[in-house]
Amino acid sequence: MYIVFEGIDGAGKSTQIQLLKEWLEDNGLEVETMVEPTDSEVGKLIRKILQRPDATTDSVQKTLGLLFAADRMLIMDKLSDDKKVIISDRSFISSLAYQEPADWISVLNKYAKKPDLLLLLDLDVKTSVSRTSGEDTFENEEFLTNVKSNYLDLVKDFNHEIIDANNGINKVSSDIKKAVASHVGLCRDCIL
Ligand SMILES: Nc1ncnc2c1ncn2[C@@H]1O[C@H](COP(=O)(O)OP(=O)(O)OP(=O)(O)O)[C@@H](O)[C@H]1O
Ligand SMILES: Cc1cn([C@H]2C[C@H](O)[C@@H](COP(=O)(O)O)O2)c(=O)[nH]c1=O
Repeated sequence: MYIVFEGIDGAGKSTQIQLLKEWLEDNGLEVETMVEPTDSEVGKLIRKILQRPDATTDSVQKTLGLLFAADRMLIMDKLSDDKKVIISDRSFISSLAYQEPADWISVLNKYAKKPDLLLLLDLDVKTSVSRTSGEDTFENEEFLTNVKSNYLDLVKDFNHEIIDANNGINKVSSDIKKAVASHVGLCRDCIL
């Protein structure tokens, strides 16, 4: 089972992945978490580029599209372990939302694994910016407004749930557990 968390910066992905992992493990399931970009040499280069003032320009965005695709290919084999629940903080769907043009990004990620379940944490853009450090050039209202719009368009192509990430942590966690329960054989109605 490959579950992917997506959403704009500061949406609560890391927070919610940890809560979901604990809940699934408490219910006897084996869980492994992944994150993109990874901590590989490619991932480290990506994080440097994300802080460049020209990160949102067409040429740098095309470079990032290539680097993100290469970075995720390094972990592709790990995503297909059917004996456990793989929960990833981001995926190639982030590339479709953050980088453009989508047709080229789709070609670059032709061999990327598609999630069994995509959870989009949908957050107000102003709240997103208020929660982030501003170190990454992407972390601005204009850019993230477009990313949010892209996400809401492209999730329709996947088995997905849209989670209102503007709620408190516990409410968001409860909504996520209810969305996941039936996919992993757990009782949805048992969740408060
Ligand atoms: N539902 C929530 N309500 C209020 N604050 C939250 C909520 N969820 C997360 N936060 C806070 O928002 C910040 C970002 O959370 P988190 O790191 O989980 O988001 P993220 O989506 O992983 O961010 P990024 O994509 O930038 O890595 C943290 O300070 C976290 O404590
Ligand atoms: C996988 C991926 C990520 N990004 C962007 C999204 C964020 O602004 C940064 C770093 O991610 P984090 O969750 O804040 O650690 O990278 C992207 O533009 N394209 C991608 O494919």
